[in-house]
Amino acid sequence: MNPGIDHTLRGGWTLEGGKLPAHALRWLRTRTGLSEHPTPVAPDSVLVVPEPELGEAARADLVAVVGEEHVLLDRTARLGRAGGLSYVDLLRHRGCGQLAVPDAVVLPADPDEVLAVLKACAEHNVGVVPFGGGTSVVGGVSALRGDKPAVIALDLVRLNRLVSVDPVSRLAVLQAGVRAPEAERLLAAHGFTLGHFPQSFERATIGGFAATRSAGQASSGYGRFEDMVEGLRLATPVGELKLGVAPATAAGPGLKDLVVGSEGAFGVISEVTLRVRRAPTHRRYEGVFLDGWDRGHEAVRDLAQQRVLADVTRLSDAEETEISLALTGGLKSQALTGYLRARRVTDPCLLILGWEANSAAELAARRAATLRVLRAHKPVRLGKVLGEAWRHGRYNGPRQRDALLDAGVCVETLETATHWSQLSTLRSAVRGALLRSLPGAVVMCHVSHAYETGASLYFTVLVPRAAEDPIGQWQTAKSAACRAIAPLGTISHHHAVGTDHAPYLPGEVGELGVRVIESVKRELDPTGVLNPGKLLPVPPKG
Ligand SMILES: Cc1cc2nc3c(=O)[nH]c(=O)nc-3n(C[C@H](O)[C@H](O)[C@H](O)COP(=O)(O)OP(=O)(O)OC[C@H]3O[C@@H](n4cnc5c(N)ncnc54)[C@H](O)[C@@H]3O)c2cc1C
Repeated sequence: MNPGIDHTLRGGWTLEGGKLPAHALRWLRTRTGLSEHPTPVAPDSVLVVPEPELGEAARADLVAVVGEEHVLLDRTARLGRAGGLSYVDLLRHRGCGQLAVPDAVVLPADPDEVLAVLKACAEHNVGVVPFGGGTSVVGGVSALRGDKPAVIALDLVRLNRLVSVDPVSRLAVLQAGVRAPEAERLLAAHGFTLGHFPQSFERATIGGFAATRSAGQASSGYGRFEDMVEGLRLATPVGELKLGVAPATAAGPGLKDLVVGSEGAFGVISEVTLRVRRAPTHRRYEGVFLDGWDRGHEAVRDLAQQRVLADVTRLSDAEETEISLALTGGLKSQALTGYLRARRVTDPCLLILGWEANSAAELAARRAATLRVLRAHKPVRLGKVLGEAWRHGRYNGPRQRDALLDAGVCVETLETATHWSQLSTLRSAVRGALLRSLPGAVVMCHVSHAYETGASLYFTVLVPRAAEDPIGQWQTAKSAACRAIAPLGTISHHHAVGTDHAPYLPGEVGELGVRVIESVKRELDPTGVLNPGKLLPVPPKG
């Protein structure tokens, strides 16, 4: 089994929970009017878990494939795979609203068992939710039944092997259930890294990354996860699809791209062949301040278009800069603000730049190229302190979120991307929609994935949680934000579609685009057992 945080832990990121310093809580109370309203994780015993409805014949066939001990019907196992880790999922595990709990958890050992489980489920008309790290924030692992009498969570935790490494071609084959830290550990033994470091790094899996087109914090240097996928194996109820024989191909349309991002609706990814890089020997992370959002995003555009982006390039708007300094800094942040004012930076936007290289010379050359282009945008460079602080705290977000939830805060994120010419319009539209829905909220934004033609926008919202209907409070705001995004950008740059964004997919790819997706699903999953209600809002007609 994978080491690290127990992947069945729901209701929070870690068992220990997070901690907010007293000055951060004071700041939040002043800024948002937050009062004392703690909501600790409810004990699992108060949660409503219906009796499993998996029929005896289906259970017997699943047991025949994976063994008795790998078909789990007990309450704890099922609750541990009931939903993902969005704010709303966490609230549900804290006793608000209703949980969708799978009827059973099935744990196959290898790609052949995955295939056999899918065949058995199709035969018995049982829904299947592929479950990797369970970190979906868009309802991707919600145990919805659709029109099926029962649904299982197909947990890939036992597919935890590095299958092979080809050091000459720089390729590694990893099973789908390998979690990111374990993947890095296995690859490091061969001198390689994947370079995929999303904020969910500690819990998410290789299969989940591929299924959702994930993007890590160092995507400017290492690329998005889809750029790393050379090939894969997809188990479906009608057989196995094996893709990826060459680094590039003109053999028809890209079937690999149909599988990457298919969110468990076309099949279960059992193995992924990945492009790996030599593990870096030299790193440097720095903090730079730019004056105002416009100057900041123009600087990032310039870096992208002149192809000198640092591997990590992350620009916070003034709100996010102010809040991250206030939540971490105390007195030091006041001194910093004074210094920036003296340097005529009135609206400071923090830009984190991180370079990773295999020699001091390579690092120096790449850093110099980035800083040369940046000079035109009048940066105030503050050296390594803020960059290193960011690097050390890069996985703290989810722990902080636990602490904010405990303190009674509605805290959630959402993301999108668009072309440079629309970026500021989109940012204003989403901010406006969120602030109209949640008056008095703190809405912060950053760019963390930049391309020559555009960039992502990632929003974080903090507001006192509504006591009466906390789920409705967020869902109303999220719908308003999605409606603001739809005409200007993509409904998701990296969190995927799941259930939450499914209603917006036709707006993005058109009715014809949806019919293409439906027809692929019908071919690979003729009885519609795979991940009911995800990606496509309603199952396609037979
Ligand atoms: C705190 C937090 C921070 C996050 N930060 C980032 C980030 O920086 N970048 C980013 O891209 N995402 C981020 N996410 C979203 C999430 O981590 C990603 O979507 C991740 O790729 C999901 O991986 P997982 O293994 O947890 O997949 P799961 O959550 O288990 O599944 C996600 C979807 O993929 C399907 N699926 C899972 N495994 C397979 C498989 N083997 N075959 C077929 N389908 C499968 C599931 O059914 C589901 O629809 C974050 C989430 C959280 C909670």
